[in-house]
Amino acid sequence: MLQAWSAQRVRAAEEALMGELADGELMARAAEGLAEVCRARLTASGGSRVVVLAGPGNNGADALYAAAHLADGGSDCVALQGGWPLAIGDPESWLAAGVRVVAPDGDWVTALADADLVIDGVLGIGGRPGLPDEAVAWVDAIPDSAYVVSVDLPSGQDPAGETPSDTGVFADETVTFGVAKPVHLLPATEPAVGRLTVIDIGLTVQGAPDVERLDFADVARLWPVPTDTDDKYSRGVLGVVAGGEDYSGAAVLCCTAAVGAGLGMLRYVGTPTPTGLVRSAIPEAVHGDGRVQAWVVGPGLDTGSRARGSKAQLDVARAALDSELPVLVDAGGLDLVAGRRAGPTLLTPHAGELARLLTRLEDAETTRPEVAADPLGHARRAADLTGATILLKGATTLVVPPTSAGLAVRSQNDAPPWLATAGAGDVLAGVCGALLAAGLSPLDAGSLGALVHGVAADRANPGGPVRALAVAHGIPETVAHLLVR
Ligand SMILES: NC(=O)C1=CN([C@@H]2O[C@H](COP(=O)(O)OP(=O)(O)OC[C@H]3O[C@@H](n4cnc5c(N)ncnc54)[C@H](OP(=O)(O)O)[C@@H]3O)[C@@H](O)[C@H]2O)[C@@H](O)CC1
Ligand SMILES: Nc1ncnc2c1ncn2[C@@H]1O[C@H](COP(=O)(O)OP(=O)(O)O)[C@@H](O)[C@H]1O
Ligand SMILES: [K+]
Repeated sequence: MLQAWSAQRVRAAEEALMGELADGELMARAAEGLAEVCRARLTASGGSRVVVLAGPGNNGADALYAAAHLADGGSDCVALQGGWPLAIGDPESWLAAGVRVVAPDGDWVTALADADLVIDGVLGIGGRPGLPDEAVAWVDAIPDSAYVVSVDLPSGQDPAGETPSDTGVFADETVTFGVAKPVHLLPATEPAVGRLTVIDIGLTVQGAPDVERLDFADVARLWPVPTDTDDKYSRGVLGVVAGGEDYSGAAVLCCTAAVGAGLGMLRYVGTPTPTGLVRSAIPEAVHGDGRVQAWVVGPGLDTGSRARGSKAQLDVARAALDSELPVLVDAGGLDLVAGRRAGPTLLTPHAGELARLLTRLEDAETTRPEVAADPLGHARRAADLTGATILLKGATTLVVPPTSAGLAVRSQNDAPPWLATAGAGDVLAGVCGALLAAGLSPLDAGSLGALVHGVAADRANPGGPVRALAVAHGIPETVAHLLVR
């Protein structure tokens, strides 16, 4: 599991560690690790010209010390200086190693145009939103051919990872120190991070992390694997209330994924058309209301429908929400969420559905762009309003428990962009629902489900287009693959 701590908590840990070490030792470790990564990338590309974007703080000093190592090793290193002194650390040592400093009025344009590798040391965890003017011009002038390594985080991006910025650096790789920070894992800023490399500098942070990301080893740790003593009921029965006369296919996608994830048994509750489809696609499904360990309510559900069978289906959906059982609520089912319910609850909106849910619950408009501008803040607001865990779907999927639970937010980024296709959400609901039925918490079910769903999308057709049904069919093989790794 990859874990991230806030900048504030990293600083506290850093100060404690610095108290035990010689002056400058921590920065020296960071710079050595950074230089090692840059050296490897230069060797791989055959390049040798390095340009440092040197900011006013310790982030700039890290980059300059790393450049001194690279210059020692024979690279051609140039540091661009803005309208601030390069006073942190020991400037004489960089100059002695052969790092050439280009002043703000010097020819930094040519230096950048020739760069094979750019080290972005403008701002780190001490950065306020936005870049200094000089740095805006530098970033605009970075050639596409240069490999951009950001020090600690892409400068100009929000260290807390809450709000996106178009003007910050978008790195090919980010080299961070000790532990990851929220900026590296959260959806608003992760697209700017590129490949993430964490350098060990001997730093550990006490207490629960702020953000976590499950990896493949966590699948083996958390996935409900049946044993000899299990039977279909002990493994978990999932009830699915999904599909209507308009979106009938959602029921097939959700149920296919749910049985593929390894359920003891599936119960399906639908209107006539999707019921017929489920009968032929999933002969193992049992039809109608009955005893279950968890419910999925909502994929393809039309709560306003007057079609035959709709009222009876809606009655089961409402009874599920009124029960104390674990419930996953998706798509149309979100319109039935009225506030807190008694049992464990996982809501799985995309950004538009989250905006609609908040608008209804708060009786004040929230728009989809507002959710996109602060995904974590809005997911957290919905979690605190409903007491539910919110799984906010997207390229990076967030799973956010209510603040009162005191748990880390999970953030998964396992899917190829090809997964942005109709019906993919119905498949996710089926996988997560199966995990709820097996007894996992909404946080584990949501994050583990998102991981497996994303990997299944990739494995269904690596590097190419996928359709939702192929992802659903690929779930059993993906689970087996992840369990035997
Ligand atoms: N944590 C660790 O374990 C380790 C941390 N290390 C390194 O330390 C880095 C943090 O260093 P840091 O505290 O000096 O902050 P950093 O981001 O360099 O910038 C602060 C300076 O920038 C300025 N400034 C800020 N925003 C601005 C803006 N928008 N536009 C213009 N100016 C702006 C700000 O000005 P002021 O606020 O004073 O006005 C101040 O002068 C960290 O990211 C990592 O690289 C490693 O060396 C060792 C291990
Ligand atoms: N750019 C993207 N990259 C990777 N996965 C994505 C991207 N956009 C969306 N997804 C994933 O695709 C699925 C889409 O779900 P959803 O929007 O509910 O679709 P539908 O309602 O049609 O089933 C979610 O799991 C989401 O996380
Ligand atoms: K940086």
